[in-house]
Parts: sequence; structure tokens; C-alpha cells
Amino acid sequence: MTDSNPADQPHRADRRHSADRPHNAGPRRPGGPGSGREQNRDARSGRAPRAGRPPSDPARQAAYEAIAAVHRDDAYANLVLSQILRESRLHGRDAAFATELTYGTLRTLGTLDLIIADAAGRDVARIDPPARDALRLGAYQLLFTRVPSHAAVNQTVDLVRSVAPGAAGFANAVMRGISETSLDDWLTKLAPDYAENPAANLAVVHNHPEWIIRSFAESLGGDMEDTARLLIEDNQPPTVHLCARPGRADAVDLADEVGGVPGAFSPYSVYLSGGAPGELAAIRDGRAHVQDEGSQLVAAALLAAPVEGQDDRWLDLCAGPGGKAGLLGSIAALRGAEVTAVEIADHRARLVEQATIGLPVTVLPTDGRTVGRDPDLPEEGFDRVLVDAPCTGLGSLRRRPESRWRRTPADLPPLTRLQRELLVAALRAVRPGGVVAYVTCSPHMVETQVTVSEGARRSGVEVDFVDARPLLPPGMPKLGPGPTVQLWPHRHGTDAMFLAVLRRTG
Ligand SMILES: C[S@@+](CC[C@H](N)C(=O)[O-])C[C@H]1O[C@@H](n2cnc3c(N)ncnc32)[C@H](O)[C@@H]1O
Repeated sequence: MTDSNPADQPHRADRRHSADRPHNAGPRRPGGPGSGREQNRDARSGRAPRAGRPPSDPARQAAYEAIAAVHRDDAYANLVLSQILRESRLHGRDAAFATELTYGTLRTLGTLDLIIADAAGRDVARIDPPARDALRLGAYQLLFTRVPSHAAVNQTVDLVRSVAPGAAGFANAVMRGISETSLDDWLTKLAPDYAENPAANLAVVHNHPEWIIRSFAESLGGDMEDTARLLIEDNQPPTVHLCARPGRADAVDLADEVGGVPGAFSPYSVYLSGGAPGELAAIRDGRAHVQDEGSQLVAAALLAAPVEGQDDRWLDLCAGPGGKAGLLGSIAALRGAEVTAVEIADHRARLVEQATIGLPVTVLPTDGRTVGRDPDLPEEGFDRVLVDAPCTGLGSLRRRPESRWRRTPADLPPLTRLQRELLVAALRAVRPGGVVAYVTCSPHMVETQVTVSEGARRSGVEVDFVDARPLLPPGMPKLGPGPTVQLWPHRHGTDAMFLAVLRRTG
């Protein structure tokens, strides 16, 4: 089999343009090739063997192993991929290609599966996992990259031969079937009619589960065109943002130092153009940390809310891994305040400790709901409280390519219960006249507006909403009618952070 060195091919990053508009459904063609006879029912490990015939080039093999681990072990793509890249000693363009293949395949999974199912004439659930993941990787190369068709087909068949030997003929037929049709034509064929069901159409065209699209659309006031803009943005790798820690670094100087640019909104933010932020001296020596600009903005908003009287006892009720605690702690050091950072998970509490070394931050590895029962978390004991609540993370899908397919609506009830309980605890922890910022990195209305109004109602504490818009830097566009704020990737270049600020009045 030939390989035209596809790692050297420019990737089809412009693919988004052709997929950016709604497509109408066409007639489905009858089932494609693949009798399934060749399926190897024993090849379930998902890990390509390292001995014997090299099944495919190292970048594809690394991507395959990462994708298989995500599906087989519920691994996080970013963590498992960096481990695999390290073990395989892949660097430079090979590592970049493996990353593009892994993230792209995981992000577009729903649409790839529809296309594979059509070409195979059977649901993907009926294809053995190793062959299925190899086909997903192959279909992604065919439809979303500039890898030449013959290389994508041949490499995929070689890979299947090594991970599911009996399925090589089947994979060959499926890959050839997919390659006969362009992505646009596949989308036209498989996407439901936009006029009849816009969310279902956008789900296929823009690679998001329909329930997530509906939740985004609801938060965007039902505007489907705006929703489509968000989905397109969600499919782009996000720019890495740094937070220049106040008192330790200045954003403009840091931008010069790291070859980035100062951020658009947060006075602390720097946009990086690429590279490995972990290797930057500024990160290593604690002058900066990696943090989405939206996270910086909502943490700083808590501190911008006016508070009368004592103002040196701050509480971060959900602190792990410590991004916001790092920013709050840096400002606390300048203002003579102390931060108590609560985190229920021990390993994440340790991350908070590392993130706040040298800052006036005390880490409590405990449940934030123990306010009033834990002597370190007294009722009315704090002037400002941040509740950066555990949530579905639907606002940061750009960062975690697999998470959109992992999350389900069933995740919402336990999370929203926890969110409410933590907000109630925060409202008890803050003293009258103090402020609470409730934050999520999800724009789902149930996790935002519903949690805030229900939490406030059930707390038994008297509160007023503070208009959060003036607590953000002047000139920020499209902050809505208030008093809460919803940030968006396609409007602000940030994660979709939600912010509600409540003042305890009694
Ligand atoms: C959205 S994350 C917080 C992110 C963090 N503020 C930052 O900026 O790095 C939510 C955190 O809340 C923690 N958590 C969940 N339940 C908790 C509870 N009952 N008490 C305290 N922390 C909790 C989770 O382990 C998770 O680390």
C-alpha cells in the first residue's frame, strides 16, 4: 500500500466554510457494503499492536489509540493523547497531525457515525469497537482533511487489519463508499430538512447533539442563525489565554515576552498564538497561569461589586483546580485580603494548593455545603463568595472534543441539585451587605437562571440581584438586558460563562 506522506499535507481547515450552511435532506440510498462476515469479534482491545507489520504511520496510530481509549476507558482526550504522544516520542508536525486527527474525529463523531452507518448499511453500534474507531478516524481524514483519498483509505485498511484483522475487507468497502461522496453531499443527504427541524439539521451539519443545540438556542432567545454561529465557533480550536497575575505581571509586558497579544477585555489576559504554554517561564515561575478570558472576567467581577464595610474575607467555594483562586489570591495579596478556597476532591484541592503558592489562600479540602457546620466556614463569615459551580461544561465544548457526545440530559438533575445546594451554602456564608457571584461554564438555562432563582428562593436569605454588566470591563458588547450576564464564544471569544451577582440584604 502506498502512503503519500499525508502528514505533510496541509489540513483542510477551510472545511468549515462548506459545512456552515444548512443542508436539506435528500433520499437515503440503500444500505452500503459490508456484510460483517469479516468482523473479528476477538479484537476488542482497541490498542494497535506495536509488534509485527506496522499498521499505519505513527501519527495515525497515536490518534487511533487516543480515540479508542476515550471510548473504551472513558479517558479524557487531552490527557490520554499527551501521554501517548510522550510514549511514542512524537513531536512537531507528527504530533500536530495526531492531535488534529484525534480532536477532529472526536468532535465530529456524531456526523461521522451517520455517514459510516449509511455507507456500511448498519448502525455503528453493530460494528466492533476497534474497527469502528479506525473507520471514524478514516472517515474524518476523507471528509474533513486534505489527506488524499487513497492514503486515507489505504492507511485505514492497514490500521483495521492490525486491530480487527477480520474486518479489513469490510473497512475497505466502507471507506471506498464514503470516499465516493463529498462532505457537502453527505450532509445534504443525511441532514434533516432545515425548514422542518432546524436543530436537527444543525446537529448533523455542525456536529453537536440536538439536545445541546436546543439548549443553546433557548439561551440565545431562539435565534437559530446566531445558534449556528455559536456551533461553528465551538468547532474551532480555542486560542490559549493566559492570565497575567496582578502584582506579579503586566499583560502588555507578558504579551511581549511570550509573543502573544493583550486580550480584548480582561486587563489580565494575553492571547497566545500557539506553542506549549507549560514551557513558558512566566507560567513556571508563577507570574501567569492558563485561563480562559471569560473565567478571568467573572472572577474579577466578584471583586468589582461594591461592598460597604469589611472586605478582606473572600471565599471560593468550588476552587479546584485553582484558576480563579489564583486570580482572586493575586488580587487579595494586593488588597490585604485572605481567600478561603474550598474543594471537595482531594487531588483537585492539591492542585489549588499548587496554583496558589505564595498567595494569601487557605485551601480547605471539604464539602462546600458544610457552611455553618465546619468552623472554618462560618455562617455570615465572608464578605465576598464565589460559587464556580460544577456543571455540564456545555460552555467549553471547544476545549474538550469528546464531551459533547458524553454528556446527556440525565446529567442535569444531579448537577442542578448540587448547584442549588452550593448556592444556598454561599448565601449563608456571606454576611449581610456582602456579595455572591454564581458562575457556570454552561449556558444551559436550567444550570443558570433556574438554579439562581431556585437557590435564592430556597436559601431563606434575603438577596437582591446586582447588575453584573457594569462589573465587566467597559465596552464589552452584547451583554444582554441584565442583571445576569451570559458570555459566548462567538460573541466574546470566551467560553460561555454565566454570571449572576447577588447581594445579601438581610
Ligand atoms: C467548575 S469547577 C471549579 C473551577 C475553579 N473555580 C477554577 O477556576 O479552576 C467545580 C469544582 O467544584 C468541585 N466541587 C464539586 N462539588 C463540590 C462541593 N460539594 N464542595 C466543594 N467543591 C465541590 C469540583 O470537584 C470541581 O473541582
